[in-house]
Amino acid sequence: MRIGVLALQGAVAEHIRLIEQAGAEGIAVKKTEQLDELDGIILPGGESTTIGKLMRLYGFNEALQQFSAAGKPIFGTCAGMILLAHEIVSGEEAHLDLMDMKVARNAFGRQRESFETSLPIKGIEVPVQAVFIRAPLIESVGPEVEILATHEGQIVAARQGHLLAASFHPELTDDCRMHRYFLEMAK
Ligand SMILES: NC(=O)CC[C@H](N)C(=O)O
Repeated sequence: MRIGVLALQGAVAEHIRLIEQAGAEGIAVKKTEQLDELDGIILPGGESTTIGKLMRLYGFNEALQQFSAAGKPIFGTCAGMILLAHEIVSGEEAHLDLMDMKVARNAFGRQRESFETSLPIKGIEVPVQAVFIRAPLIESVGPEVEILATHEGQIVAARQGHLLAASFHPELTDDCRMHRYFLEMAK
């Protein structure tokens, strides 16, 4: 199985490492043509405005929308989750507009810019160690979206069919279970 990581900006190498640990081939994706050879793609954390601009510039918006329309799975982590969302609370324009959820950027405030916590996730047996860095939150979800995890009552992971979103950075640990979960979606 071949899983891409959108490599325009952000935590690319870390995701590739965990994809390989989970048993698939990880590929850094810089050109839309590469999407044809993939079984799924991860949109990494970074800065969503920067990644969004580069996505538009290199034609990734349409290409990823087609990728999704073909039923191929997409996993957005942190900034990547913002890119998937239908709506951004600040009123910024949506990017890929694929997942029926409303997200708030930098939602934990300055006091808690980054933190780690043990997080129970639906579909994964033992809680994962979740690293949050200037993380977004999912404020609300549509009827097709399943909530997979909450932290202090706030939604931090969700799934809509072949689309997966997480506020945190599973690639910054040595635990590849979130990646394995995503690989199962790509089978
Ligand atoms: N670690 C991250 O990906 C942070 C996301 C970033 N704060 C944004 O709004 O795009």
